[in-house]
Order: sequence, then structure tokens, then C-alpha cells
Amino acid sequence: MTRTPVNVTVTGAAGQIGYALLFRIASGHLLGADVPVKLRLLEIPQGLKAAEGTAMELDDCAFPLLRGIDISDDPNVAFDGANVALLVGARPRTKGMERGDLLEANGGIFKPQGKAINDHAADDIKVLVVGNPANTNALIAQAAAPDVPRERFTAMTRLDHNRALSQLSKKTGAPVSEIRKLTIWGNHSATQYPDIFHAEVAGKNAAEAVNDQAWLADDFIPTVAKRGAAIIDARGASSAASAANAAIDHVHTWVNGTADGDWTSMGIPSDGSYGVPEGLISSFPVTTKDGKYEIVQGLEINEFSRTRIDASVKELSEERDAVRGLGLL
Ligand SMILES: NC(=O)c1ccc[n+]([C@@H]2O[C@H](COP(=O)([O-])OP(=O)(O)OC[C@H]3O[C@@H](n4cnc5c(N)ncnc54)[C@H](O)[C@@H]3O)[C@@H](O)[C@H]2O)c1
Ligand SMILES: O=C(O)C[C@H](O)C(=O)O
Repeated sequence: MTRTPVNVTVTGAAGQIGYALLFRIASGHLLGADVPVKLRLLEIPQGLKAAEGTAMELDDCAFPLLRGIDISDDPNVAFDGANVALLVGARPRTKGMERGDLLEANGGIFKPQGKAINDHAADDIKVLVVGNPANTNALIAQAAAPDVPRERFTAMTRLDHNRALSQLSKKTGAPVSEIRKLTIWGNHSATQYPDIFHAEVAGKNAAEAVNDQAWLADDFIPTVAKRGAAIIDARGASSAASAANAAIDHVHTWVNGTADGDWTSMGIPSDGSYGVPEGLISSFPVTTKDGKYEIVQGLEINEFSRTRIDASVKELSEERDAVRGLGLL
């Protein structure tokens, strides 16, 4: 049986993440090796020519799963019939900026895009916001799309999750494949909290396996939380291939499910779990199945974790208040 292609809209298609992302979507890494896709690329007018160039290269790969590419500078066209939307297009931060500094510059992009999703996307739309500040931009897009179920708007903290996996693997010597149940809590910012207290390394509790509180507090947590800035410092540009890889992982896991006995981290609308005020888009430990996610419940949160989760959630509340003040909510 021939499957109907899935419409995948990517904004900021001519940017550096776009360039690292589109070829992997077209080759089947986003949804699966048997799922045909149609790409709908959104750019601002100045980005259209470069997006056309990328589309030419996509054509030249002759990907068997790629069933078409449309390019537009009109969100109403680009989101028409979208099943999956990757909101990447936004200005990246440069040296010395915090992601929150982008609130005003990028916030204005996500309101009209949320409205276009509301009015034109397919009923099963799933949205991942990558453009920073990702959690609050997702909130802005969600608020502009009252007809779309709230839980379809998510923000990317999978890059932080992957960074934490890699750092823990280096510390313990265990391969990444043997690490499970790691959690990123809160905002995709320097206040985020990578939590290893429930994680397992080769079947053993990770915090006990590491047994080094100083490393946890002074090395692991700041290294993961400030990795974005360290990449900007080293590359002179913000992370691109690793961000694209995390976007692929986020959507693939959302659609295809988490492995038994494991979970992942996603920025999702809070239902009030773990004391995170309802409605904030915050990162939680989640399992996924049949295209739906659920927050992992019942984890004991120690005092060390509580303080850090609360600090990140406080920042999310402040960002929400700031965009409210700008009329974006
Ligand atoms: N959540 C994460 O983990 C994570 C990781 C890395 C980067 N980011 C963020 O992703 C965003 C994109 O990064 P990049 O390195 O690809 O930037 P980039 O500057 O290389 O590309 C951004 C692209 O978006 C386009 N664009 C701008 N406004 C647009 C609009 N209204 N509609 C459609 N396209 C628009 C630009 O023309 C440009 O081509 C930045 O905000 C960056 O901070 C997030
Ligand atoms: O840090 C940034 O500004 C880019 C991105 O959010 C990252 O984490 O690499």
C-alpha cells in the first residue's frame, strides 16, 4: 500500500539548522524509513533564494521518500495541511547574549505563525519550537492557536538531554546506550536543571555510580546548562548540526515512542505536575507512545533538585510575564 506523504513544515529553512535538518528529514530520520514526506519551507523574503538553493540540493539527492518541496514566505501557505511543524526560523544569540535577550526580537515571529497553524494546519499537527527562547516562543505560538489542542505545542530540550547523556557517559565511562532515565527540568536556558538522581548507568543509580557531589554541582550541571554559550564561543555561531539532530530525535521519539524502561525530556505545557504552574511550557521527564506523551509521575524530588527546578520555573514565569507585557500572549 502506498502511504500518504506526511507534510513537514520547516521555518528558517535557509538557516544553519535548516541546512543540517532538511536532508535528514528527507532521508527518513524524522518519521521513519518507510514514511514519505513533503517538505514545506518557510523563509522571509531575503531567505527565499538560499532556500531554493537548498531545495535544488535536496532534489539532487534523489531521496526515495521525498515527495515534494514547496517554498513560501507566507505562513498561511507554508503551514497549510502541515502534520509536523518545526519552528526553527528566528535570530540566534551571539556572544555575550542570554537566550532571554531574544524575547522581543523573536517573540513577534511566533504569534503570526501560531495563528497560521491554527487556521491552516492539519488536525493532527504536532509542533516543535526550536527558535529561542524556545519555551516561551512555544507559549506564544500556542496562545495564538486556540483551536489546536494545547499539548501539540512543544519546545526543544532534547539537545540539553543529549548533552547531559554525553557528559555522564564521559564521567562514568559507560556508553551513552547504557544510560537511561535522565531528565532536563525547566527552561532551555542557563537555569535548566539536568537531573541524574533518577538516572541509571548500566542498571545502577547514576548519582550513586558517580558519587561525586562536587562534580555534579560544579562541573556537570554548569557544563550542560552553558554548553550553548560554549559552542558559540568556540564556533563563532550557535550550535547547528547538534540542534538539528536533537530536533530529529524529539519528533522521532514523540511519534514512534520511548524505549521500555527509559524516558526522554521535552518542553511541554505543564499540567501542574511537580509544582510547575499549569500552562508554563517547561521541560519534564516524559514517556511517549502512539504519538502521545505523558509526564513520568511519582519521582521523589530531593532538596537539591527542588531548588534548581524552582529557579528555572521562576525564570519561565518571568518570561511569560514579559511577553504578556509585550502583548504577545
Ligand atoms: N532549542 C535549542 O536547543 C536550540 C539549539 C540551537 C539553536 N536554537 C535556535 O534556533 C534558531 C535558529 O538558529 P540558526 O542557527 O538556524 O539561525 P540562522 O540565523 O542560521 O537561521 C535562521 C533562519 O531563520 C530565518 N527566519 C527569520 N525570521 C523568520 C520568519 N519569520 N519566518 C521564517 N524564517 C525566518 C532567517 O532568514 C534565517 O534563514 C535560533 O533562535 C537559535 O537560537 C535553538
Ligand atoms: O545557546 C544558544 O543560544 C543556541 C542553542 O540554544 C544551544 O543551546 O546551543
